[in-house]
Formats: sequence, structure tokens, C-alpha cells
Amino acid sequence: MIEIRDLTKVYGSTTAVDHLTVTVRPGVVTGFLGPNGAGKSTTMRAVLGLDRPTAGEVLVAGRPFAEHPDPLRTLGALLDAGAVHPARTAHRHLTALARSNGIGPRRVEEVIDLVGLGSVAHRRARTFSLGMSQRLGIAAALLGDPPVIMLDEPVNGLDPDGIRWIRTLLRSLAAEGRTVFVSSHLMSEMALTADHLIVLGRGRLIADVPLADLTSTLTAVRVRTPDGGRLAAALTRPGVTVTPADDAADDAGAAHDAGAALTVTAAGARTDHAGALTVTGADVDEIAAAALADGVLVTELTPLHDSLEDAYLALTRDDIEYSAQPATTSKALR
Ligand SMILES: Nc1ncnc2c1ncn2[C@@H]1O[C@H](COP(=O)(O)OP(=O)(O)OP(=O)(O)O)[C@@H](O)[C@H]1O
Repeated sequence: MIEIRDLTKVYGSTTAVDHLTVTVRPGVVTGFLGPNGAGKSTTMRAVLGLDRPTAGEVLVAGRPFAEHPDPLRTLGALLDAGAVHPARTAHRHLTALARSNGIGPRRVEEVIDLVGLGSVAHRRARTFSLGMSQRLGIAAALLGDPPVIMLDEPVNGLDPDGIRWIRTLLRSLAAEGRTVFVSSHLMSEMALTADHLIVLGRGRLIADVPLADLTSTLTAVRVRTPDGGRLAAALTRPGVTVTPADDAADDAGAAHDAGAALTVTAAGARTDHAGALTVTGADVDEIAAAALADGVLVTELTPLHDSLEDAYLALTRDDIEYSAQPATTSKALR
């Protein structure tokens, strides 16, 4: 377990981490997400005691990491895959690390096999691709068979095979009951790997939630019916809106607030063809019941959820340190 308590780290005029309190629990993969500059690496360095907090503290398995007599057997970390002497072979690098931590040579062979570096173990690190260096860093993190594993952007530089491999590895480490804490700025990656998410924005905690909670909010229901007008009328109640689902229907009458006077003819006319409506403010059961009560045929009822990417972008929209204008061409600007 990693306990981060009221952690603050200030560099000059930049508050990199701002009163962060979270607990990273064992048995699950915890994704640590946030836009560039959100403070993820700073937090991870503080976990390792590499950065002294301005305020607050971090405990790993109950005490500050620096106070553990056997650090490699407590927490394995990969922060910077380039932190290997370029003239050393992978095998020598891991052997030196193992020796200085009282770990036997057999474990070196095990981790080399585990990360798939067997065929290049005697090559110098300077000849390694970024993906190979990432694997070597992960081998070093696993050397002490630690109960806590912390990786900063581990998929960086990995090819699709490597990305799948690391996903499987992280999930199996968590399934063994370990604490797995892994950062990324890509929600798409974390969506496939993490069980739990901690989201940072400008150093502050934005969310500390199970992955499933981010998408469980129902945003709307898509309804297909040959009789949209009657269905919209059946759904006349405060807070419910019915809109044609396709943009082309804009000219046909836009949104219909069921609390206000309902103009449904446009939607009804359109649904003779496309038949798709978007309903907000009522769930699938309520819409089905209203349709049944008024004898309206419904051929589709699909709950619409935010994608994880949408949920993440919505969460961090105000906390992006660097942002760009949407891509456009000079022609389009004219
Ligand atoms: N040593 C340092 N000196 C000064 N400012 C720093 C230092 N390290 C980080 N920062 C600043 O602190 C903020 C948080 O940086 P950090 O690297 O922790 O973010 P991050 O979430 O890991 O970002 P990224 O995804 O880009 O790696 C940034 O504004 C960064 O410029």
C-alpha cells in the first residue's frame, strides 16, 4: 500500500503537487492519470523519497520508503528507463543491482526471462531501443519480487505487442495481491489496464474512483420509432428533452423540452425516415413504459454513456497546462 498524505511540492513559483491525499491499494492496478505537467512524476519521486516534499508525507508499506532496510524488496519502481549505464549489458546491470541488494543470481535470470530480454541480455544498454530499455527498467523493478510496483509511463516506446504484454503483466501482478501504481497521460491505455483511477490536474486531486464509475453515468437514450411525434408527446414531463438524433434534423425543429409547449411535428416527420431520437432526463425503462402506455411502437432503445475518454477530458478540461487550438488548415482559417 502507498499512502500519500497531504503531499505538497513547490518548485519556485510552480506548485507541482497541491495537498494531495490518496491511498494506492493492493490487489488492483491503479492508474495515475493527468495531463502533461499535472504532477504525476513529482508525486512518484516523492514516493521514492527522491524529492523532499514541501509539506505532507508518503508512506510505503507503513513507513517512508527511505526507512525500509530492504528497499528493492519493498517497492520496485521504473521512473526513467534511460537511467542505465550505457556501456553495461542488461545482464551486468541487473546483476550489480541484485548483488548490492542481497538478491541471488537466479532471480536475475528469472526477471530477464519474464520481460523477454533473454536474447539481448548480453548486449550493451546503449544499443537498446526505447522499448527494450523499458523492459530492462521493468526487470529491475521486479528484481526484489516487491509487494509494491510503481511505473511512470511504462508503455512509452513499446510496440503494440509490448503494450499488450505490459497490460497482462500488470494485471497478473495485481492479481497476486500486489500494489500496482502506474502513470499515464492516456486514458485509452488506462481504460484497458487499470481497475482504479487517480486523476490529477495541476497538482490537485480531481478523481479517485473505480474505472467503472467514470462511465456509469447515463447521459442519454437513443430511441428509434416510426412515430417520434407521439413518443415525444408521451414523454412530456419536466426535465425530459427529446431531440432528433441526426444533425440533419436541425432545420426540422431542434430540441423539444417536454416541460414547455411541445413541438414534436418535426421530429415526427423526420422519424418516418431515420426514426432516431435522443432522449435525456428519462431512462430506458421510463421511455419504454411511456411508449407502451400510449401504444407507440419502439424499435430501438440504447442507453448512451460518455466514453472514458470523454469523461477524462471533461474532468481535466480546466487543468491542462499546455493546450493547442484544434488542428486546422490555413485555408480553413481564411
Ligand atoms: N525539478 C523541477 N523544477 C522545476 N519545476 C518542475 C520540476 N519538476 C517538475 N516541475 C514542474 O512541476 C509540474 C509537474 O511536473 P511533473 O513532471 O510532475 O508532471 P507530470 O504529470 O509527470 O507530467 P508529464 O506527463 O508531462 O510527465 C510541471 O509544471 C513541471 O514543469
